[in-house]
Amino acid sequence: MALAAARRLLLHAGSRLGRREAVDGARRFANKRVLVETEGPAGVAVMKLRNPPVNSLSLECLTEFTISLEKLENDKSIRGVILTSECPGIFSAGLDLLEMYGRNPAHYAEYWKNVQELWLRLYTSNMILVSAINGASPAGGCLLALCCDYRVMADNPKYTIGLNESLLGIVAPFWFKDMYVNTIGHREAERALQLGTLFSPAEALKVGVVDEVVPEDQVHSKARSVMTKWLAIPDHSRQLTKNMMRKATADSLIKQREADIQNFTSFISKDSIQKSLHMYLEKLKQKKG
Ligand SMILES: CCCCC/C=C\C/C=C\CC/C=C/CC(=O)SCCNC(=O)CCNC(=O)[C@H](O)C(C)(C)COP(=O)(O)OP(=O)(O)OC[C@H]1O[C@@H](n2cnc3c(N)ncnc32)[C@H](O)[C@@H]1OP(=O)(O)O
Repeated sequence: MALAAARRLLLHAGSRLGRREAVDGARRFANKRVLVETEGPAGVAVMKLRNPPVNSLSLECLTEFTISLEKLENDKSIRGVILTSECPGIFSAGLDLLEMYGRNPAHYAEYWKNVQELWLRLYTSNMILVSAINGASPAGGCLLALCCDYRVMADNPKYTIGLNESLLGIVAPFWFKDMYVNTIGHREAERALQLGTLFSPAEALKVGVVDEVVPEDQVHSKARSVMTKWLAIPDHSRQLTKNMMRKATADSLIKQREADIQNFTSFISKDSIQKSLHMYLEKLKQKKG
């Protein structure tokens, strides 16, 4: 209930801000953790995640992300979105581990429902989505990129991308797996999921996790030029084609959303899984020295 009220408030506040900040045909609206600007080619919005330090997808961040997407989807003048990050060196650290550790089952269920919601919106969006991956992109960060129609990644070997859940002692749910298989094929996905592989940009390009790798200072301009190419395709034929390619994968979650929430909640609540997450969080802390 509280979340629904927050959502209404944010939608309202966002539209007021959107009007107030209109300058020279460029518009922007912002929630705390997501900034949306319309600039560059007509009909294109740039959506920047800004949840420092690592753009982890906390419940608040997921909610703001979903709302921003909903607003863009409802704006008929917007045909494409470039998804990127405002946090230096990080695209997104994925799902927020603190939402999945040391909480109660009701919280896990609420969190997972919002993860599902964002994924369904992104994956089935009618808009053209291009990701400009300007930093590390593990697990849920990779998931965001995989939802896009085209992925451009910065050529910096420090940045890695992949579904690394198994390294955390957790398991990617079937819909993460399905999208990985759709993108890189069964054999590569099977290997990468079991090993929790985090690919360098060059490896990610080779296996097909990303479509293009460019020098870091060209990620945004390349994403824009890719967008221009995609905008040249009539919306109706592109959208019907996208729907034909993605519907079965989305439907398999839609058919069992409740069961998937139950599975997640009981899995993540297990002592052994909580212990694994604790160890992983400790490892992240120790890394700092
Ligand atoms: C058969 C039964 C099956 C049932 C299955 C049912 C359901 C499925 C069950 C579970 C699936 C759940 C799916 C999860 C997907 C995910 O996304 S999990 C998250 C995975 N993310 C990661 O592994 C990334 C971890 N982070 C990093 O590697 C690094 O932080 C970084 C992103 C590369 C950045 O490095 P950098 O050196 O710049 O920063 P720090 O490491 O110092 O981090 C700064 C600060 O941020 C904290 N932090 C980092 N990542 C996260 C995160 N994902 N969530 C929350 N907090 C994070 C880090 O701990 C530091 O905190 P501080 O010490 O307090 O400053």
